[in-house]
Amino acid sequence: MQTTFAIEVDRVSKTYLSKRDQVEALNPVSFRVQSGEFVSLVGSSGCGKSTVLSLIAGLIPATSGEIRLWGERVTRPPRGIGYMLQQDCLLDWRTVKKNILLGLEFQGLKNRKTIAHARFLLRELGLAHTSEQYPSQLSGGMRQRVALVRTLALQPDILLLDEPFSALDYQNKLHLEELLINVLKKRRMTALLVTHDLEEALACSDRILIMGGQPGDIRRSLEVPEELRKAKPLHARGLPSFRPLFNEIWKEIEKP
Ligand SMILES: Nc1ncnc2c1ncn2[C@@H]1O[C@H](COP(=O)(O)OP(=O)(O)OP(=O)(O)O)[C@@H](O)[C@H]1O
Repeated sequence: MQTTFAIEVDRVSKTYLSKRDQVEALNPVSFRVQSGEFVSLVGSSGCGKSTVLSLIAGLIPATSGEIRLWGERVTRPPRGIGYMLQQDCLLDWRTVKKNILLGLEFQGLKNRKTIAHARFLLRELGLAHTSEQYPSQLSGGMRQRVALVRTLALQPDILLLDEPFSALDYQNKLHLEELLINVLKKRRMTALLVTHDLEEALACSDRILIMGGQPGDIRRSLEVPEELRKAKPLHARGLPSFRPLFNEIWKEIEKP
């Protein structure tokens, strides 16, 4: 039987064109992500990690090649995708509750059922008491949790995460990593995470794609061993296989 992958990136290249010049951002890259898999994209600055996410989200067109989600070719922003960035992008004049409902309003999905689900997520992520507060009254970690709830309220099948926790302190980062993994596993969601933090990639994902070069391409795909995948992010960092793998990825990224 043929497997339908959640994400298929098939010989995709990207050249950004402007009036004055052109930037070759991606050599043709190909990779696939299985349904329910959590894959991290790591690599040196400028190798095209965010470009890959924008292409998958249908925000920019590929120069060549094809992207398919559940077998369907991406030609514009598809439904069923959640996109979370480093900036929480919360609107300061709306309460937490109203910020969370914003995505549902935009997509015409706001109804009694989806509102109840958003309220459930607020409780699940420990934010119920903040629902009538404004973003300025929250800590950085809480704001990012609100952004996560807003994304999850759309009940996406695929979550695209571009450095979502990079502005957080270590403790908040670990806490959110754990929340995220629990939510993903519970809902069997597929996730693609761009991160500069190799520890985060190793502690959270099932597989790591190492990118490099400019224009960038994929140098290696590395399965995260089961002992790390089963552990909580904090504990994974202390396991015997963690450091050697960290060093191996680091060396690969450092290669010219
Ligand atoms: N809108 C754009 N117009 C022109 N060039 C762009 C645009 N966006 C990205 N680039 C260029 O494409 C290349 C890849 O950028 P991209 O942001 O995808 O890399 P990245 O690996 O995510 O980088 P970082 O880790 O620093 O965030 C870079 O050379 C960048 O300058």
